[in-house]
Amino acid sequence: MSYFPAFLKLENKKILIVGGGVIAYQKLKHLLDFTSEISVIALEFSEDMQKAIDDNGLHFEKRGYSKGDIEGFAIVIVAIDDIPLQAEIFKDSREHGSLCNAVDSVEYCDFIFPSYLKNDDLTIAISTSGASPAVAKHLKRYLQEVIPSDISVFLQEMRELRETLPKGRERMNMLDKKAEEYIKRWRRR
Ligand SMILES: C[C@@]1(CC(=O)O)c2cc3[nH]c(cc4nc(cc5[nH]c(cc(n2)[C@H]1CCC(=O)O)[C@@](C)(CC(=O)O)[C@@H]5CCC(=O)O)C(CC(=O)O)=C4CCC(=O)O)c(CCC(=O)O)c3CC(=O)O
Ligand SMILES: NC(=O)C1=CN([C@@H]2O[C@H](COP(=O)(O)OP(=O)(O)OC[C@H]3O[C@@H](n4cnc5c(N)ncnc54)[C@H](O)[C@@H]3O)[C@@H](O)[C@H]2O)C=CC1
Repeated sequence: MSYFPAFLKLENKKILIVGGGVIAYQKLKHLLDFTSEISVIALEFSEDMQKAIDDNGLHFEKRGYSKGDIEGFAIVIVAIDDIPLQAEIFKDSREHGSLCNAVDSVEYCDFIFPSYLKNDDLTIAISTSGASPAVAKHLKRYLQEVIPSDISVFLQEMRELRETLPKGRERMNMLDKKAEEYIKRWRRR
């Protein structure tokens, strides 16, 4: 099964993370690059997790998950080591129309976390459709090395051109040519 790649706007979308261990922290760190509308429920929180919660002023509750906790959350991340409870939370997410990501079970995922790199306006996300998260991570590291660090400056220049020049064929051709030349210069470096 492959997944449709899309970039979600998280504004006004509340996210619930269930779990406070190693993997919950990994997912939280990634989410914090994009939003802080995040609440966390877990029986126990690791030190890293508690620090990230405090540093970002996130709402948290130290207790077990109970049915209905999902209400009002657009997205739920299930990062617990309890497979039957993962299935239950997935079922709750069907009732509440929330998108579910269960870190242990692809069958309970409406979406999966990609490996990604972010450099201002540039975001590159990589998925292996669950085949090998390790390959996704190492491919990202390789891309981090080969993508020029000045790409965000070039993107800013392109954004300004798009905002100042009138729409139309002439602008389209000019922007396309500039983009093509930038990539060619990079490949010659
Ligand atoms: C399906 C998915 C669901 C989801 O989590 O959304 C999922 C599931 C599982 N991961 C497992 C293992 C590992 N995951 C990582 C790392 C990452 N995992 C991420 C995503 C995803 N992991 C989604 C698919 C993404 C895709 O491939 O398209 C990344 C990319 C993004 C992120 O986590 O934010 C992040 C790299 C971040 C970065 O640095 O860029 C490593 C390596 C490491 O930790 O260094 C290992 C060990 C090596 C290995 O197994 O490959 C296990 C087995 C657990 C076990 O064996 O007990 C399961 C469950 C299963 O497969 O059943
Ligand atoms: N998707 C991924 O990238 C990966 C997923 N995993 C899987 O992720 C799962 C979690 O792993 P870790 O974070 O390392 O485990 P962990 O033991 O560090 O954390 C588990 C967390 O779940 C919480 N929890 C357990 N039952 C709960 C309940 N009823 N209500 C609320 N919270 C509850 C615990 O308090 C703890 O905070 C494991 O099953 C593991 O196989 C592991 C590696 C990578």
